[in-house]
Amino acid sequence: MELGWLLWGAAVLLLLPVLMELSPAVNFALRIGFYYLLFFVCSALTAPVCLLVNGGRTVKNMRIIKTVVKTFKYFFGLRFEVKGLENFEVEGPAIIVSNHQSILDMMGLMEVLPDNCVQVGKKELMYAGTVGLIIYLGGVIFINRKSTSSAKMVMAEVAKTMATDNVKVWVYPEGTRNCTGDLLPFKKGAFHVAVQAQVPVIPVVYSSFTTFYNPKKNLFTSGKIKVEVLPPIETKGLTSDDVSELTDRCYRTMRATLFRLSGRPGE
Ligand SMILES: CCCCCCCC/C=C\CCCCCCCC(=O)SCCNC(=O)CCNC(=O)[C@H](O)C(C)(C)COP(=O)(O)OP(=O)(O)OC[C@H]1O[C@@H](n2cnc3c(N)ncnc32)[C@H](O)[C@@H]1OP(=O)(O)O
Ligand SMILES: CCCCCCCC/C=C\CCCCCCCC(=O)OC[C@@H](O)COP(=O)(O)O
Repeated sequence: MELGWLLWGAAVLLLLPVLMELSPAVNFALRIGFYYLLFFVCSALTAPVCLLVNGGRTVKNMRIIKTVVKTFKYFFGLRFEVKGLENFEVEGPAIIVSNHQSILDMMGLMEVLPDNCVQVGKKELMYAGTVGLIIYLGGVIFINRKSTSSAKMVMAEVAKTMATDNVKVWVYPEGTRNCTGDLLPFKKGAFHVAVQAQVPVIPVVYSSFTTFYNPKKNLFTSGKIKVEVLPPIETKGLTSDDVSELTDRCYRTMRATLFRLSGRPGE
């Protein structure tokens, strides 16, 4: 019996490199599958720690989550080159906005996440198994993208409480993942919240993943991701009439930075 298992194990070990060589699809599936498995298992192991240490749903759990997720990059040969972290050092709350390319963004998010910062996420994530539990414990704000009115209500609540809770709120204004190397048009919710709460908007840009990650081409290799935290954009004195201009200004700045970081000629 043991001999059988031994032979089977040796065969898999010998075959794996061949399989991975032969088929990018296998390589991609193995790496992404391992990423999901890491999320799933680490969430299950970290949730009890969060409950023990912090007792329940609190942004303080993000410190624990961040410590764990920051180790994931080593499994995938990913490196981050970060600039501008000092721009997070604003007095009090702020709205942070960044581009969103893939579920790999969670590593980039945790690489630079400032203290006391929660994220806005689609409510479907609450049901993502153990990951749903851990992000709930971390204080993630869930919105229903399909119902603008309910999403607006949640965001209005955020604008009210972020000052008293002294939390920063991280929003992906594209509203969905987009791995094209460009930016989708920005949703305005993050900017309405910033103006309602009269807090600065801090743009964060991640260079394009297209050189090492493209699900359509089964590409997922190691790579370097440049991250730049841009200077805060003040909203003091702005009103909801200024939101469109604020959104456009932020979009243009982030798009120019994305092209610069990704070595793509600006348009
Ligand atoms: C331990 C190890 C384990 C590992 C596991 C741990 C993992 C890591 C841990 C933890 C991190 C987890 C993090 C998860 C992250 C997930 C990310 C996502 O899920 S991205 C999808 C959700 N995000 C969004 O959708 C963006 C925010 N969206 C918005 O802000 C939208 O604006 C929204 C939903 C509020 C409305 O969207 P609309 O599609 O209706 O489009 P619009 O153009 O923005 O709004 C329509 C009209 O409503 C007004 N409006 C929008 N928001 C408003 C507001 N708040 N107040 C007043 N008016 C508003 C606008 O001005 C516009 O009106 P006019 O065109 O100007 O006339
Ligand atoms: C043996 C493996 C078992 C797996 C069982 C399932 C347990 C769930 C495991 C991993 C879930 C990973 C989700 C982590 C959070 C990812 C955040 C994210 O990037 O979500 C996408 C969202 O921004 C936008 O969604 P769309 O682009 O609009 O769509």
